[in-house]
Amino acid sequence: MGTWIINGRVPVRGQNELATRHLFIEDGKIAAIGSDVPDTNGHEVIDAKGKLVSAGFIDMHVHLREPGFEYKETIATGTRSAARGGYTTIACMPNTRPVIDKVETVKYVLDKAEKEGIVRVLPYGCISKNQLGRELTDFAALKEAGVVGFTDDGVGVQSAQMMKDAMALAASMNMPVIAHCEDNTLVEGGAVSEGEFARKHGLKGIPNESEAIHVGRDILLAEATGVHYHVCHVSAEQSVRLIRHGKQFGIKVTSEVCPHHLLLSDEDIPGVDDANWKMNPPLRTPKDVEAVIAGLEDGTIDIIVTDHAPHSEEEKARGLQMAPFGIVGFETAFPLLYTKFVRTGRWTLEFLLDRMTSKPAELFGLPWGVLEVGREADLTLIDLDAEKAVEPSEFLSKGRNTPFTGWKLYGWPSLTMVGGKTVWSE
Ligand SMILES: NC(=O)N[C@@H](CC(=O)O)C(=O)O
Ligand SMILES: [Zn+2]
Ligand SMILES: [Zn+2]
Repeated sequence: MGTWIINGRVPVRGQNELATRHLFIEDGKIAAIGSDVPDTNGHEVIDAKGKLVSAGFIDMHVHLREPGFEYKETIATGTRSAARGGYTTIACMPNTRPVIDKVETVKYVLDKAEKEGIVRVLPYGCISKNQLGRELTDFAALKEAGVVGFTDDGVGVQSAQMMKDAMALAASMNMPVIAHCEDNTLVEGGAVSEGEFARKHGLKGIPNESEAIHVGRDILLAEATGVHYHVCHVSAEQSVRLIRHGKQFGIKVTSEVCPHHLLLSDEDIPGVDDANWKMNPPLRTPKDVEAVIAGLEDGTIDIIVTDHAPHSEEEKARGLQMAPFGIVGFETAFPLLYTKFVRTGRWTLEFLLDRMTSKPAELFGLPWGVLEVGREADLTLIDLDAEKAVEPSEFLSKGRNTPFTGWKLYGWPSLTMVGGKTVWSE
C-alpha cells in the first residue's frame, strides 16, 4: 500500500504560479507526481485540498539543547517544533553540555535523534575542545562518527591561527567550517547593537565590526586554505559587503541569514525589560536590515536558517541586560517570510522555498530538499490562505521566547512527512 497526496499545489519552475498535482508515495519515496486524477483504490489518501506541497524545509542552524540543557529543549521537543514549522532536516549546533567535541557525544545525539526525534537530525562537531578555542578536536574521528561540519557556534574562534589550522584540516577531509563571527574584544558586555536603541537607553552597544572583522579575516583564511567556509547568522552590512567581495574572487564562502535579521531592527525593540528581542548577533539598524535583504536577493547570502535558540521563561525574564541571547524560530520562520516578502510581492514563492530547501541541500551536499520522483518523501503541506496570529503557548518547542507574538501571518504548515511517514499534522 502506498499513499496518495491528492489536490496539492506545487510551484512550477520559472513561473510564479502553482499547479495542481497528485503525489504518490511508496516505500518512503516519491513514486509519481501527476496532474491526472489518480485511481487511489487500495491506498491511503491525504487530501491536500489546495494546500502548497513543498519539499520539507532544511535548517542548517539550530540548537536542540540536548545533552545538558533539557529544561530549555530536548531532541524530542525540538524536532516536534521543527516538524510543526515544516522542517524535515535540521543541523544542530554543538554548544550543549557537554559540548559535541567527542565521538561519544556525537553518538549520543544521533542515538537520541533516532529514538526520540521525528525529523532528520544532523549534528555539527566542535572546532575546539570544550569550545575554548585552545585545542582542535579530533576532526577525523568526529567526521567518522557522523558530523556534517565543524563549528564553535555560540562563541567566535578568537585566534586566527586556530581558525587557519581548523580550516586546513577541514579542507583536507572535504568538510565545511561554519563560523559564529564575533570578536570578543569589541563586544564586552553589550546586549544590543550599537544604534538608536542603545543610545536612547544609554546601553553599551555591540558594534557591527565585531562580526565583520571575523568575516573578513576568515575569508582570507578560507582563500589560503581552500576550505568551504560558511558564515553563520549574517546581520551586519559590512559582513554582506565582505562576503560579496569574497565570492567575486572565487573564494568558497557561503552564508546564511535568519528571519529576525530580515524583519526586525534595533528600533523595533519595545524596551529594556523584554529579552525576547535579545539574540546574538543582535538586531541591527534598518540600514543593515536592508543590506541583508539585498544580500539574500543577489545571492551573497545563500540560505535562510532559524538559529532556533530556546531558553526557559525564567531565563528570559531577566531583562535585556541579564538574559541569555537567543530566540526560537522553527514555528514562525516560513509564515513570517511568506507573509512579509512573498505576499507583499517582493519575492516569488519559488525564491523563498529554494532558500529553505534546495539551496541548503546543495551547499552541504544533502540528498533532500527537492520534490521530485525518486527522492525520499520529505515534504510539508502549507495553508497559504488562512490568517492566524503567532501564539507561543501553542508552540511544540519548550521555548516561548519570540519577539513575534501576535503577528498575524499566512502560510502555516498543516502536515509534515519524513521518508513517507507523517510525523506531524495539525
Ligand atoms: N543565537 C543566539 O542568540 N544564541 C545561541 C548561540 C548562537 O547561535 O550564537 C544559543 O545557543 O542560545
Ligand atoms: Zn552563533
Ligand atoms: Zn546558533
